[in-house]
Amino acid sequence: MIVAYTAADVRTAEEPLLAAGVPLMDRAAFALAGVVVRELRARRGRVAGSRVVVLAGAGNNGGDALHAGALLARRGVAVLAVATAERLHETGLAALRSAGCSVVSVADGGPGARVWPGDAIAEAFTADVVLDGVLGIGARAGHSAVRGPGAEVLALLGELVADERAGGRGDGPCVVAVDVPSGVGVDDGDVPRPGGSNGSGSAPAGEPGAVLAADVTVTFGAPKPALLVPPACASAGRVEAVDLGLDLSGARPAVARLEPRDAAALWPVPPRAAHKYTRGVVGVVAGTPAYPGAAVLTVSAAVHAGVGMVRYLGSPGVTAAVVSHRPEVVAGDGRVQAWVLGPGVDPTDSAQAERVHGALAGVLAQELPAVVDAGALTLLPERLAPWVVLTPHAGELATLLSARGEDVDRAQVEAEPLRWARRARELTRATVLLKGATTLVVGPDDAVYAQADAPAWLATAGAGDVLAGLLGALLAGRAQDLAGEPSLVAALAACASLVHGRAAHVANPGGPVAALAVAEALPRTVAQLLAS
Ligand SMILES: NC(=O)C1=CN([C@@H]2O[C@H](COP(=O)(O)OP(=O)(O)OC[C@H]3O[C@@H](n4cnc5c(N)ncnc54)[C@H](O)[C@@H]3O)[C@@H](O)[C@H]2O)[C@H](O)CC1
Ligand SMILES: [K+]
Repeated sequence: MIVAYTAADVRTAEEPLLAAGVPLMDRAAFALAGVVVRELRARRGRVAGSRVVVLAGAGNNGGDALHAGALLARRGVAVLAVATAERLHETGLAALRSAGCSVVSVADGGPGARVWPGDAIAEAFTADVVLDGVLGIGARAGHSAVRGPGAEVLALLGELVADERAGGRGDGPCVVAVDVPSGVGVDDGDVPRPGGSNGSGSAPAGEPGAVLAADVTVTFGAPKPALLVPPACASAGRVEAVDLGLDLSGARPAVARLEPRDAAALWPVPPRAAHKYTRGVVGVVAGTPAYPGAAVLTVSAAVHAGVGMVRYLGSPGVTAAVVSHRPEVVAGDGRVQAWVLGPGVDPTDSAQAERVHGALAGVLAQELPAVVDAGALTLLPERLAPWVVLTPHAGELATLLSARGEDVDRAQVEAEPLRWARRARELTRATVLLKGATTLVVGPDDAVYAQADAPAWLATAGAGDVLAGLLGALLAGRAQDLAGEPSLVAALAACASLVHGRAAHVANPGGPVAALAVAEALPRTVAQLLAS
């Protein structure tokens, strides 16, 4: 499991070490320089003779970058530091100068010659590596956007680099972010709005912000939430965490990301004496005559995920389609350990809406875990419970929140997904799984998971139905453990997201996938996870 800690927790953990004189910055800079050396070797086949531009802000983040620059210079790298502030970290600047490096400044009164931002950008764009040390965890929460001359350099260089990457020419620099890409909301993963004066706004998803997207982020002490949470995580590139020896045992992780071995540990593996009822029964209310396919996909995923039994509730026509595709399914009502409600359900179909309401009453009265998706998201009471997992995409979350008095649209959810997923949890008391390229899960006690396991090919019709069926199977399989452990629901939701993403890879590595193929890849995917 990868765990991220807030800026405040990392600072608190640094304090005793700094007070004891532990040279944390030297450790950070040494590790940072090591990553740059590896990148230079891999990309350019050499270290000495390469060119590195260090973008350095006023604080210790700039200090890390300057010290790393000095170490690189001693290995024959031509290092140019570009100051984005009037004053730079004192010992970092001294180290850089004594290693013979040049310093220029885009800030008035800064060290070295004053240069125009355009000249500094040209130097950076033609370098082999750019170190982004403008701003680290020192920005004020909610005001993370870089201010001053550094903002212009990062924004314009960011656009050039993005164009070059999109064109695939491969002649741009490798961008290494120091601790975090400068300007991201360190704790919330927000990305500042381009041109925003104080960083109070966020950039719409997909638009460039004043953030220089990194190829690699070298983060110190522990990963920060922005490196896992969208939209900022899209600017982090590969994340390399450097152990500084911080004791974070007293701090609560702010965000977690499950890895395959965590998913394997969470997966319900039947004991020898298992029978179908001990393995869990999933009840599915999905599909209407207009959307029968959603029902087939949902039950297929539940069956392939390895549940004891699937019960299906729907119209006779859809039931016939379901049973003809999945003969394992039992039609009609009966005792279940978990529900999946909503895929392909048209809320105006009164018979299906009534089944959803009936199931929900049992869910709340008997503490039965449930997945609520798609059409059923508009059929909910005001208050739910943590054992109910809502699985909206951004548009559905905006609708759900708007129905509860929040003034928010889809673009705002995409710009600040963690904030709005948290708000939905507060308002409904349910566990919220917000689907996206990085899926967020917010559960009891504000436990947050961020999973980025799926190929972009998985953005296809029916993929959500498969996730719902898969998660339903997982909840049914672990239903007995959920009673005493409400936080397990969020972990299982994150686990389902991981397995769903991996199943898409397994279904067709590197190429397009159909939702049903993802469901059919679940048995192999789970077997691989359990074997590894
Ligand atoms: N303490 C250590 O030995 C270690 C620190 N590490 C690195 O330090 C940074 C955090 O450093 P800090 O000095 O606290 O903050 P920053 O460098 O991120 O920036 C503060 C600096 O920037 C100015 N500033 C604040 N907000 C803005 C803004 N919105 N725009 C522009 N400039 C801004 C402010 O005036 C300050 O001067 C951490 O990220 C690590 O990289 C290492 O972990 C090693 C140990
Ligand atoms: K940085």
